[in-house]
Amino acid sequence: MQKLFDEVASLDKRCYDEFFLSEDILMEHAANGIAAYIRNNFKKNSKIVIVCGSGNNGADGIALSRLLHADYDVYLFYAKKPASKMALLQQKRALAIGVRESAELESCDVLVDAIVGTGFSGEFSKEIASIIDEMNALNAFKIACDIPSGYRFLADITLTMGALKKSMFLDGSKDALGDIRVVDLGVSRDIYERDSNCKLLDLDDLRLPSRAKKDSHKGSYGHLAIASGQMSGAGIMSALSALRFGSGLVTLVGFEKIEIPHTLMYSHEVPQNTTALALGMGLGAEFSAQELEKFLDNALPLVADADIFHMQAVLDILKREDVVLTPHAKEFVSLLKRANIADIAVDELQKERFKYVEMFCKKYPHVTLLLKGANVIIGKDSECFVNPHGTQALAKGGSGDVLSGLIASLLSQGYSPLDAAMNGSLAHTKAALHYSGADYSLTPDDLIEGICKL
Ligand SMILES: NC(=O)C1=CN([C@@H]2O[C@H](COP(=O)(O)OP(=O)(O)OC[C@H]3O[C@@H](n4cnc5c(N)ncnc54)[C@H](O)[C@@H]3O)[C@@H](O)[C@H]2O)[C@@H](O)CC1
Ligand SMILES: Nc1ncnc2c1ncn2[C@@H]1O[C@H](COP(=O)(O)OP(=O)(O)O)[C@@H](O)[C@H]1O
Ligand SMILES: [K+]
Repeated sequence: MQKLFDEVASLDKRCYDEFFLSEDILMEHAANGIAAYIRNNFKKNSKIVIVCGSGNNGADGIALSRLLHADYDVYLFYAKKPASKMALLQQKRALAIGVRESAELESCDVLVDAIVGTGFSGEFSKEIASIIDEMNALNAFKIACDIPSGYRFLADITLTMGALKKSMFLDGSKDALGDIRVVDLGVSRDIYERDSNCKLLDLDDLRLPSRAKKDSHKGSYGHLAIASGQMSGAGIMSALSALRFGSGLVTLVGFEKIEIPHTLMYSHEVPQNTTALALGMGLGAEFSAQELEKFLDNALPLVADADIFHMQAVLDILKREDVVLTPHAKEFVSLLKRANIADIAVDELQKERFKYVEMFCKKYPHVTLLLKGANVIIGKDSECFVNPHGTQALAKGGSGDVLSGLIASLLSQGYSPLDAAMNGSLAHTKAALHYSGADYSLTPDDLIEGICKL
């Protein structure tokens, strides 16, 4: 698992204070990292345009021009004139060896975005915004230096300095980054980084349910009870996912007469030997307050999803010990309001997803929260994990029902809530990645099928 950081300025500072490196040395390594990538991937004399801003991100770009100048056809274009001490020094060095500055954005083979990095604040002026849009329209290979400027530049690859930043894993950043590589800044990444309570999940972290024990029976693998709601298809999809992911028995609990697949069971109450519960998917108005109370009158581990976040009953659920909540952005906003944490719009949440997950987990440290989205954030107490492996193929009704079924299945098989959330989410995204059809065509049934071959 790679570490994620809120900011890296303190990591840079540690390099100066504790490792006796200078800003110049760090910057030379930053520029060298990009130069090495270009040398490895583009033949000599290719045309490289580096678009620079006024700060040290721009300075990285200007240093890069110096490193490539002899072997490539390099031009600097300033979106904003050099202003920081390092940018001015790098400009002096570059001009001294004859690097060319261009007054307009020219077509090229490789386009490097060094307008702004971590120092971006506020909004772009119209002029800079239109420069970035023009850059995006160029038919060149696009490299972002450190981070794509304002996440408006759309990179083919982001060569990020020192360590991964949390802002790179906001949903709104996902289209801008392209591939991601970390460039070392004069010390190896292990030394540069400190501990972090936020980590990026690898697909290889997935720990599948074990069926190693021969002397076992269906009761050995848990019994999941799922509240079957008004939109009964949602509960059925969760239930089929759970069965596929290893639960020994899966029962839908409800009050309507509905058609269910023959592999599932149906009951009006939570069966005796139940080991985990799932509630909320397609719930609608199916359960009365008393019926809900009865369903929850136990200490079983629970996955809570969907409609429950709009109901007062969610506050009782927050009191339980072993619980995983799986809201999407809109549901999380409703939960934050009900829990008296914040009254915000979805847009505000999307800009500060990490902050609000942290606020929630601080107030409810015993609860595991999985915030769905293009990048899934899983929070528990002071820890957080990001699953960036989902794709837009998952953007379809029912994908979330499959996810809650997978997590509930692992809970029923004895995983801790945090392990169930992490592994359920990884299995969900891995199943989507393995799907061989077109991305628009993935259905919940395909996802469930995909669980067979993880
Ligand atoms: N500090 C260090 O030791 C290192 C810094 N490095 C580079 O330095 C960058 C950070 O440098 P800075 O802290 O100077 O910040 P940036 O260069 O990312 O951004 C600040 C500059 O951008 C301008 N700016 C901010 N918001 C703007 C907006 N809305 N529109 C237009 N211009 C805007 C500011 O006027 C300022 O000049 C990193 O992203 C990285 O690329 C690397 O060289 C590695 C080492
Ligand atoms: N663009 C996307 N990229 C990655 N994952 C996505 C994307 N869109 C949706 N997902 C995932 O698909 C699931 C959708 O869940 P949800 O919105 O609750 O759907 P539903 O309620 O219809 O089942 C979540 O796990 C979410 O993270
Ligand atoms: K940049």
